[in-house]
Amino acid sequence: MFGVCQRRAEVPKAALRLYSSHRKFVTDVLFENSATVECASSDQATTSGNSQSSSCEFRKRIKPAEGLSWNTIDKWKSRHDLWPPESILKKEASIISHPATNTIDGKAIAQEVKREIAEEVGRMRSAIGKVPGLAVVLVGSRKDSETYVRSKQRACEQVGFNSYNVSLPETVTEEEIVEAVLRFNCDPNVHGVLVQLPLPRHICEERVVGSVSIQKDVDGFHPMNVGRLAMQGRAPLFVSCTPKGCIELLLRSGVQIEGKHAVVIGRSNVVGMPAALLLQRQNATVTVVHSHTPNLPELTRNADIVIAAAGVPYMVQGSWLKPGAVVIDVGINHIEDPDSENGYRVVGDVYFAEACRVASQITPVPGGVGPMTIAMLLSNTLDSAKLAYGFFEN
Ligand SMILES: Nc1nc2c(c(=O)[nH]1)N[C@@H](CN(C=O)c1ccc(C(=O)N[C@@H](CCC(=O)O)C(=O)O)cc1)CN2
Repeated sequence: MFGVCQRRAEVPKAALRLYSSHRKFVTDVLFENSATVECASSDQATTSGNSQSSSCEFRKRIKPAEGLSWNTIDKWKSRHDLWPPESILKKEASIISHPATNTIDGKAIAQEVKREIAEEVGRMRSAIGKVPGLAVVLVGSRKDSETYVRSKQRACEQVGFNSYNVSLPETVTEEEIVEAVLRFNCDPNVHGVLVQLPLPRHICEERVVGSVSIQKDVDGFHPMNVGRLAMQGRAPLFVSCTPKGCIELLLRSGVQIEGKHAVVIGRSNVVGMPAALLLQRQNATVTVVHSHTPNLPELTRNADIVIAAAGVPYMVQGSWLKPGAVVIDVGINHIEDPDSENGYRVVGDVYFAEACRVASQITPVPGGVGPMTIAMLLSNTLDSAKLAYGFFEN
């Protein structure tokens, strides 16, 4: 049985006029959502009066932070008060003039986690002649998804897992994706099953995610696992990898969470909401802020720990932080950069160059939370295999 299917709401294919100094971001989001974006010339501007050129050159794509749907990003678009000044988007402004010594090195910590997993896999192989298996279903040919799936395959090889991959065309039906998932659900050599997100628009993500066996839901996206995470006295079998990675980064960096005030920016199902629940489980007092929250900088200034998962490039500036706060940046936004090979560079939701002067510890983008997402996926898959084989070390 599958739950009621709620399809992603789509931005209507309407002509939209956007007026703001940051309309590049806004228009790009809508462009991705297949809305027809009409760029207004300055003499047409009626709202902010901040309008720039009428050309559509700026229609470059800015992708949302990982785990965030276009819909979620869309909700932030009207918060003109939260967009960083245009100058911040310029490359020179993002280069820090001193080495940031307070960086939490997500790449190094992910390597450490993978080393530990590889050792456990070695012991499992010696003891029972079995290793964990991870199955990934990829739909369509999004370049970023293909890259992440390749990274998952590579990570499996590094730690000694078996990996199983199915690639389905963009035009596949929901039924065919579910069939692929069900086959892996039944395969005893597979301990983790995931469908790479996002899915094409015609596919109901809720139904596909709900078809993954709860015992193999190493992404932790199944409503049963999410529900258990939200309940006192219940434990999910798996917690989604990005928020789990945030907590692991804090713990492995010696950050005390218990008794601290944490602010989570964003309330998405896959990052903001589970991150807030995990912080509460670590006995932090948690405030969740979102696109409808007034006085956002005032609230973040009260936080000992800030987790930024809004999908708005450079939103969190130095002045938003309490001196000594710990900052975890979940944002993975691609912004245009003519100097780079592919025309884009990856930036977070935090304006690192400023924030690193105020924070006591801070994650960079890239090289912060991102690598931990895959490390936590391996960790969940190992846990699943241990459960399946009843393999527990003393
Ligand atoms: N089924 C899932 N789909 C998606 C998930 C997920 O956890 N499960 N998360 C993201 C994509 N993702 C893994 O799948 C992922 C994203 C980013 C990184 C990463 O290491 N990022 C680098 C920067 C990458 C870049 O240059 O673009 C970093 O932050 O250093 C790893 C995994 C959405 N889909």
